[in-house]
Amino acid sequence: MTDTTSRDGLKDTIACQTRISSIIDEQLSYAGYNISELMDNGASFEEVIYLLWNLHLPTQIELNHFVTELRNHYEISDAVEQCILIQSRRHLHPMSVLRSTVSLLGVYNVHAEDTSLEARYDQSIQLMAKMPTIIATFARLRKGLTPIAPRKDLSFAANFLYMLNGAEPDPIAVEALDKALVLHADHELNASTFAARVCASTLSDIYSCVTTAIGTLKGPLHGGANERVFEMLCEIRDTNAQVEDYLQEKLNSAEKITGFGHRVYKHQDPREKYLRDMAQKLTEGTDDEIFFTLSRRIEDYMKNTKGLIPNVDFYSATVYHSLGIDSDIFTLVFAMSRVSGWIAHIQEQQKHNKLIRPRSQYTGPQNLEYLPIGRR
Ligand SMILES: CC(=O)SCCNC(=O)CCNC(=O)[C@H](O)C(C)(C)COP(=O)(O)OP(=O)(O)OC[C@H]1O[C@@H](n2cnc3c(N)ncnc32)[C@H](O)[C@@H]1OP(=O)(O)O
Ligand SMILES: O=C([O-])CC(=O)C(=O)O
Repeated sequence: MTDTTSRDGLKDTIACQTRISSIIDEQLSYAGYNISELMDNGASFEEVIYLLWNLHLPTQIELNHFVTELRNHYEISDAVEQCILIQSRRHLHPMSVLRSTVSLLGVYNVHAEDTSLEARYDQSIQLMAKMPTIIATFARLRKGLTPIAPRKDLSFAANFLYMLNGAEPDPIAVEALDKALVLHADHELNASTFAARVCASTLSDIYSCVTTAIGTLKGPLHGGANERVFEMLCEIRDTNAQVEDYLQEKLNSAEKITGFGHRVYKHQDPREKYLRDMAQKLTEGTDDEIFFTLSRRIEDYMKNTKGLIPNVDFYSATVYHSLGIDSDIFTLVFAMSRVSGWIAHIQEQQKHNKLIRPRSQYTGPQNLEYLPIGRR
């Protein structure tokens, strides 16, 4: 047996082979396309989903067909909407609502247990297409607002903003969200994707795998960090704290500063510069500019004192806020993008499957004597 326990948290351990995405020399690529190549040439989120699922970019005909398929599945059933309504009245974190509702999609899909290739593709399209509708429906219902039906004439990003706000989306906001979705779509073997692959390796169904992944993304050390970043920005703004004093106090008490540090990137997260630029453009001259200004100061301090870099969750918080998204919905928007990567990984895992079942090193006592209950 190879002992990897010295490498805490499976750090630097290769746990699977993939053709979906890679991080090589701190450069992120999707199926061989560097993220900057996709971003700088304006690849749409729909093209990126297609790329992750097919490992090649679509032709115009393929993209048109794919986009139509997605749009045909934007709607959720009345039964699912009812379940969201019930959950919106309870004090649940929105990620818990998303997790349970995705699970419910499986309950209401009569073909959920069908593992044929066609059924799996249909399940994938349905899951992908319905995530924004679930999120926007929940976000409105919990405020006592009527859900807005999706519009098939709108892109994935535009339709989400439309369903969320009930107004024709601003093209600048649509472009920003589309880019943020592209940047979050996949990321090699991050914790939620690994969790999805472990579940997939038991040959479980796609709803179970995605539910597993959502539960894993929710944690504050992973996707849940973006919400905490915004809480920190608000706390600094509202208490008029000096950024440097605020951070140093936390660091002195060995607290982690959310939005900083990364298991793989040590010099720069290649997605961060795009999100930083977006945050700057979206907030310039608005009341939200303070969040960008504070973020820059936090970034400088963390780099200079700890050598820590902002991760994808740091500037995305300001981007999402300036798009009118509530902070406890940020991680759901992350999930709405990452589900494209999860699905690609689930399919890849099951295509070349081997049960993922590592070993643990037992560190407790052995050969203990069983004492009858009265003698313990
Ligand atoms: C989409 C994503 O999942 S991106 C990550 C989102 N998560 C966060 O932003 C939460 C804050 N960050 C962290 O907790 C960590 O950086 C993680 C979990 C992301 C990565 O953790 P690891 O790879 O285990 O890094 P590790 O903990 O070994 O860090 C190395 C050193 O940097 C320190 N460090 C790492 N991140 C931070 C941070 N955010 N604030 C303060 N110190 C930090 C650690 O304390 C450690 O210091 P030490 O060597 O003196 O003990
Ligand atoms: O890869 C990771 O560990 C976390 C991350 O940045 C992501 O999931 O996008």
